[in-house]
Amino acid sequence: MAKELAIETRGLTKQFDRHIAVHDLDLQVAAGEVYGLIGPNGAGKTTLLRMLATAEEPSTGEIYIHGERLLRDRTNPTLKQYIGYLPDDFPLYDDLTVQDYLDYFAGLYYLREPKRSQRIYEVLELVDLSHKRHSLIATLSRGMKQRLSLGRTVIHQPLLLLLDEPVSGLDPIARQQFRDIIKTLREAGMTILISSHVLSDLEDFCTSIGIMELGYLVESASLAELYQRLSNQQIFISTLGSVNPLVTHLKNCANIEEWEVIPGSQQVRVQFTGDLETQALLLRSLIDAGLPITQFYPTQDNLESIFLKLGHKQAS
Ligand SMILES: Nc1ncnc2c1ncn2[C@@H]1O[C@H](COP(=O)(O)OP(=O)(O)OP(=O)(O)O)[C@@H](O)[C@H]1O
Repeated sequence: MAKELAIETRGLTKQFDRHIAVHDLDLQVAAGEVYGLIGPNGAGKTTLLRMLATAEEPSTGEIYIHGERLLRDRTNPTLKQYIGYLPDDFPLYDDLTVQDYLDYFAGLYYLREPKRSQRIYEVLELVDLSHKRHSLIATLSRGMKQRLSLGRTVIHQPLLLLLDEPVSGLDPIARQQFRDIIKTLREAGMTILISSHVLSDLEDFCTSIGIMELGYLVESASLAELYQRLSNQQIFISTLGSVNPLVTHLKNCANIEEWEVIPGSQQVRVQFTGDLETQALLLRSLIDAGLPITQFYPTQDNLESIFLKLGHKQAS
């Protein structure tokens, strides 16, 4: 059975004066997906997210959230409760404490006691800021502020999270913490649409990827499908002694397109087209042939290489 769509847009278009920022966009994101939106600066990602968050009125087209038409006026307040939106500039109130800030937003979403305190406690735990609950926001690091903003965005337990470049400007440790939170939210079943230029992060937690260019959605597929369609798989195999017996054996193996002996080493780089099971069979055949294998190391193209191959220039 097809999965329920958390987001569906039909012919979604946004025009600013004579410039079309988002062009006739049909997007489908299934419930429970983490969908990474990438594309060069000015491709229309922020405009799309803003329309999904009802911060921007579409020029034409329709948006459906869990099958229900999303309108910018006051007609569907319950539907808007389903959505959590973290804009790229994530404004914070520096003179509030972390606890008071979350409490303020809990109030805006009509959370009442005792649920309100319970939810603030859960969110502080989730974003690892329990120890900072009484600190002024002004005293937090950028990574902490970013996690607090994410906490504020999920305070009302939305079904759909819209994140606009949430890791920009964060150091590797702060990004790792952020990735861990996203994975926790994914495991809890939240649907997440996230725009980012950091492809290695998206690769880590996304289930699907969409590429925007000049307002168009030019690619939309599951990460697994993208890898299958576009990723080269290589295996580095090392042996003791001469590589010649290894090369002779490889010539008779299936799913091997090319091989190359790495100069000055006892290692062969193999271009491999099989799946994981055939990879295991290859390793078994090397061992059964009595070859003294010391290393069997499969690698595949990462998201960055795939997109460069597609001709999409991503800044990482
Ligand atoms: N309020 C506005 N008025 C006029 N033009 C706008 C407005 N907002 C966005 N644009 C234009 O729409 C296009 C898409 O911008 P948008 O911010 O959506 O791109 P983006 O993909 O999010 O870029 P980035 O990766 O730099 O954040 C750009 O050409 C931008 O200048």
